[in-house]
Amino acid sequence: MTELKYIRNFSIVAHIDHGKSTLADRLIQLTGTVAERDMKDQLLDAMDIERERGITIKANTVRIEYPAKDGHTYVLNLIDTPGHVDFAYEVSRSMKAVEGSLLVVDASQGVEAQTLANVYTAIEADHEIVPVLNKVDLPAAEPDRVREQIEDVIGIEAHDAVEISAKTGVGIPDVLEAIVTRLPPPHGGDRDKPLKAMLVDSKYDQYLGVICIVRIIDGVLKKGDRIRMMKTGGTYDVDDVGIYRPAMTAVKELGPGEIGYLNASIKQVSDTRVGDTITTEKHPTPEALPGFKPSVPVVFCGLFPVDTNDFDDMRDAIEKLALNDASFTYEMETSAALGFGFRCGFLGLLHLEVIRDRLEREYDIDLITTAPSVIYHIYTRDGQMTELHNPADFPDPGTIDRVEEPRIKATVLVPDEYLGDVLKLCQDRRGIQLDLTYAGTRAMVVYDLPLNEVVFDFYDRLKSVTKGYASFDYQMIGYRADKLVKMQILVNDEPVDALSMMVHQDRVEGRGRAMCEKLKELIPRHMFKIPIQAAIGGRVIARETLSAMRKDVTAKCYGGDATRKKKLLEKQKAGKKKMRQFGKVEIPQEAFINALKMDS
Ligand SMILES: Nc1nc2c(ncn2[C@@H]2O[C@H](COP(=O)(O)OP(=O)(O)OP(=O)(O)O)[C@@H](O)[C@H]2O)c(=O)[nH]1
Repeated sequence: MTELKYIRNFSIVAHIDHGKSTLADRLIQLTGTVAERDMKDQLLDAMDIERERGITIKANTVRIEYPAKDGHTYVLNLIDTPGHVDFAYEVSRSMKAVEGSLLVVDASQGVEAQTLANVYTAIEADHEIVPVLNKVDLPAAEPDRVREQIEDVIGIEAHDAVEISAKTGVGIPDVLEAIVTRLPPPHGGDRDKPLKAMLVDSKYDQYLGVICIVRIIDGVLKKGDRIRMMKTGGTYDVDDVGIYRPAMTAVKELGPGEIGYLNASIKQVSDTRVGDTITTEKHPTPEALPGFKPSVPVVFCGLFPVDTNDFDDMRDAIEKLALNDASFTYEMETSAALGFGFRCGFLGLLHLEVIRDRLEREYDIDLITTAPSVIYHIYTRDGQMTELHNPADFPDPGTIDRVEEPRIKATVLVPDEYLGDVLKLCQDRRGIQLDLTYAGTRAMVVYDLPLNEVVFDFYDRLKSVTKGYASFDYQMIGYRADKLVKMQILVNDEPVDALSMMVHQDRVEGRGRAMCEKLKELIPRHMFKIPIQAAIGGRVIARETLSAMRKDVTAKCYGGDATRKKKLLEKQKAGKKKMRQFGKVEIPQEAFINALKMDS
């Protein structure tokens, strides 16, 4: 039990890649929280995929002990937050559990779109903020310019920003000292009051069941307590309480201001509502904390096993993943072309990719991903509204009054030499410009864009037209009606539902032609001619023909070498596994996603 004045709870906010995880590693290392030999890079990024992609997905927490210059040892609780836009909800969630933030800005890059988005979330949560300029070891670092930029663009004091290199370790002791001297201790907190704790996050552990990360506001949480979740009403006996250092370490109790975990044999993550208030059955607190907004999926797609025999394994895998990730939704779906699969909802495209990768990699299932789609609101002439999650279910156009689509407010920060390309990209995606301002040589553009035009490949395009210099952030702003129709793709005269998509009426021809041309490249030749068509209702708007060819990979083996021939045939068979049969045509898995990537 630590006195409140010796506790500091904080998070690190940054744009992606500005060095948040590396800084967290250094703080842990310098305070000897982990023995030197156990130190791996990016300790907090536990999952393999996080490690490989270098991104942080799940918020994590760690407790550090720091003997400060004033002679006292402080307990520092760090909540690590994800940096990517899809996971913005997690950022705002964990912010509410701490009192301060380190704002990390890469001194060679400066302020980016997510720097702004994340620091505003911190400001909204009433955080004290310490700016940290990272990567000062790089020759391109310009700490003075970035300091000015922080003041101009964000509007916070930055003259005493700490200059560091999380890579070499320079300046890390100054960061620790700044945490202690410039961030406030937990506000209030009374040990003698009934337990009031915030459920900050929860995750599923194969052996322990659900683990809850909690921040104690008042009272004390101990092993053996019978707790109640005030919103869901569930009651549980606490088996264990502890802290992450970063390994799980049991402690006798958690007191006011402290952050740690509890384990109470809770079966599913969905039984724990993040933002819920935890209290005890015996002496409940009279008032709950204001809860957090639940996260809602915004992008949907179908996931089907390439091999229909994998369906049961896939269901198991999806159920397990959902246990661990309450923001991911799924329901069973059947498709004439693809058989049994699932319609899944995600927070964004990155979230979709992460889940798909995990299914393929951790559970070894080859998947077909259908066109990602947003949720459309379909108003029929009789005044009813239905949500359309899957373009394949689009109703008879004769019954429809109007179709509304979700729109976003997108903020892009970009060096002004690329501004023209960014404006063109946003314009091509049916964007409406809302604002354009300059901060030094960087422009900040704000657009109102249809989410549908962003889900496929907007980030990729933005990165490529700006050579990686643009940054991007968005928020949903609501629904608006537009002229939207369903475009179908027919391969060898068979409609392929998985390639159906919603398109703006003014763009159907261009989009249809591009799809047919792409598919012509992506579908291998067969022994017969294959027409590829795009159609709206019964009207064909574009058509390509894939000419016939006999594909015989063994032809070049001059007959003699039998092992080589066998190897080639095996290779061809393996290649086939990733294909699906549509009527008489085999379509490779990549075609489903690649066909949807647009060139502008
Ligand atoms: N030269 C230099 N590189 C650094 C420094 N700090 C971090 N990096 C590198 O910058 C890259 C991004 O660092 P991360 O710590 O993964 O960035 P992050 O902000 O945690 O990224 P997410 O977790 O994906 O949000 C990595 O390749 C680091 O090695 C630094 O001080 N100097």
